[in-house]
Amino acid sequence: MGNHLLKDQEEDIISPAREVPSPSVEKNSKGSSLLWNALKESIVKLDPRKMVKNPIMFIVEIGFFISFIQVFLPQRPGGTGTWFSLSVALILLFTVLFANFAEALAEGRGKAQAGALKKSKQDMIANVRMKDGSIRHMPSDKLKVDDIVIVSQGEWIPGDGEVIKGIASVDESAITGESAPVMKEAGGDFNSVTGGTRVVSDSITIRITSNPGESFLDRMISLVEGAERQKTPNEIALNTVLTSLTLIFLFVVMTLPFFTNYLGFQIDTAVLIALLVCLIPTTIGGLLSAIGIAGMDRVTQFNVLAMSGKAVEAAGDINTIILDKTGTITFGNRMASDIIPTGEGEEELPYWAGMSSLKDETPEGRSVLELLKGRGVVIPEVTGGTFIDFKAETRMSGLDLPDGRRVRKGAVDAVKAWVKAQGGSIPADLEAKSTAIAGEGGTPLAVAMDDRIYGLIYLKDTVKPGMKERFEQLRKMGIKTVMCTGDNPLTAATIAREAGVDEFIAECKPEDKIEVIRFEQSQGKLVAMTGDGTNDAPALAQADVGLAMNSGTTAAKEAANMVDLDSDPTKIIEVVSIGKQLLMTRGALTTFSIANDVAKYFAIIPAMFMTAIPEMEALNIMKLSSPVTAILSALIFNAIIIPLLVPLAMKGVAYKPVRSDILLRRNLLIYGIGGMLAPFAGIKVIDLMMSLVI
Ligand SMILES: Nc1ncnc2c1ncn2[C@@H]1O[C@H](COP(=O)(O)OP(=O)(O)OP(=O)(O)O)[C@@H](O)[C@H]1O
Ligand SMILES: [K+]
Ligand SMILES: [Mg+2]
Repeated sequence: MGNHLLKDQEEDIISPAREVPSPSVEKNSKGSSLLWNALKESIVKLDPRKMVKNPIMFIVEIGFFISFIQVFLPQRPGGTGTWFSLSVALILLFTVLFANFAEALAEGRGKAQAGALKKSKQDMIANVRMKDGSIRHMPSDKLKVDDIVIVSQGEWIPGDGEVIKGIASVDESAITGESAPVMKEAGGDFNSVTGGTRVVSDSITIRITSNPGESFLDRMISLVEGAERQKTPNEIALNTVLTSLTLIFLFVVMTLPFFTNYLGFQIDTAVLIALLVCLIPTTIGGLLSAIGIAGMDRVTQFNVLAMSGKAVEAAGDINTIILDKTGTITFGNRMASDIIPTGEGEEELPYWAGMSSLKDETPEGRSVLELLKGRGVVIPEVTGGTFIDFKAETRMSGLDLPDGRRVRKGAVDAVKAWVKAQGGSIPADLEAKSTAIAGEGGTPLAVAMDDRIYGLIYLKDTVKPGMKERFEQLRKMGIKTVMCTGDNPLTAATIAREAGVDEFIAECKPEDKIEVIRFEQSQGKLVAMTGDGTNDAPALAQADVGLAMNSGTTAAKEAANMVDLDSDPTKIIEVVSIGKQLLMTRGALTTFSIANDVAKYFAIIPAMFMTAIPEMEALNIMKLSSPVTAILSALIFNAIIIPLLVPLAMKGVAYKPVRSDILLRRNLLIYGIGGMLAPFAGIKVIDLMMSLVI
């Protein structure tokens, strides 16, 4: 009976009608609800316990409270009066609301996305294989590390894991948004599966690798939701500077009454508050967190998951990028295109080439069998014996036959060393023939049986189109590219030249990549690298920005601080651009904000003193209509500049790949001078409008 219930649920869960939520948020239909939610959020965020985390805006909020209280206090004869205090209070309230709105809007997209992801996390029933071999149905949230589950066609994968048996195509669109199914198979770099994805054909046995609440989907949800968002070191540093500046202004403004009292006139509290708010960097204070959130969000929209804002910022400061050759710079579908005998190997080469690839499940291995099949070569099945998997460390693969004979194919130097170790000799024409292949950018694989080399397999690969232009862009940004490949130096050199990378390292073992990264870091450089294999994991962890492919192994994904859901290694280039744009946006708006405040000073200071010291009129260079309108205009401008800059904060400033010092100069010019001039125009216009009304 109970079992029956489970069965029903199970059918319900795997019904194909279930809508697959896509992580990419629909643009327009959700647009208005995003705005509406942000508006509501900006009021919720007024809670002083929340506001205190943003000291600049907290001071503005306190300013609001004090000036609001002023409204109900007896007014000083000849002072600015009740209406002025009320106006100041209202403008300050809006200033805070605008800042909250900016942050809420930036957070909104992630929240909507998290909502969509949560849908794909709903409870599933897992078919758990017990120790005695029986199958038990269990809710997915009870699964623990090392549980073994079986997932068949049409069923949802109940948790993160590694395929330990079978091969299946899996629809990962719930996570990646990409509808084409991907192959997952036991062994190798494509064995990791993610909970919440669906098996569309065949059946696989999975070993669960994450405990409840710690899955990739869980992490992804809390990331896009911003629950885990921590301020980055850069952001904290900037915040500290801005807060210090604010405290200095607070001190200056609070001591001002002592001087004016001495001079024999009084300034109203509301005026002092207005002055303070105009001077402190409210614009950047209001937009800072929105800029950070939006930067991470841009990365997410690009289908890259950044584990921290720090990773995105680090991407913006990268000096060196380590890329591998096969699959990153080249298409990576390295296909056997020819076999070339060496020495006396003519007759036997096809047979041994086939034998060495019989159980080689890599694309290279399969392509050798394809080539031979096309040429009518028949390779007999072998029972017994030991298959030698390809390993990046040995750079060989092959087969130990039941009769004791051993067949290998692999990188030419590796096979040469293997043959020599058995006392064999190297065919005289091997060198010239492998050099010829490498000179064309191909990869030569030598084929050997015991102590004899029979010839070469020509693996062809092509450089992806547009690589030269991409590397050229990186060079303009001042970023060095280093290609690390397991391939031989000549092939590496040819591909490096064709693709236009700055440097290359050939015959690179996985541990060499770490060395390269450490070396660059020891020179004070920030290094990015992409990878997907378990053997890339240490290097991904060592790099300042490690971008793992979603198709890659769990180890790689856990070591990296970014995961590309589309598994496109060249995306590191865009991630760098987004990081740079984030840093630039923050810099530009900080410059703008501070320049702005300096300009406001000229509007508000003369106005403050004009009533008491008529000679101050000379300083009223902006010819504002009255002291009251001057102060209020400055304050209104100070408030509305925040929402006006929200689009820029969210979208980021325009970015072109040029050297950072040139960019810096240009931005200082635009945002510094722009920031100085904007308030003059803005305040003048608001003052004119007010003088018409009042
Ligand atoms: N299936 C295979 N069997 C035998 N040898 C192989 C096989 N695949 C590759 N090799 C050899 O091992 C070398 C290293 O392979 P590996 O995949 O680690 O590096 P790579 O693909 O050449 O370079 P990259 O690091 O750029 O991906 C290859 O250059 C090739 O000579
Ligand atoms: K300000
Ligand atoms: Mg490789």
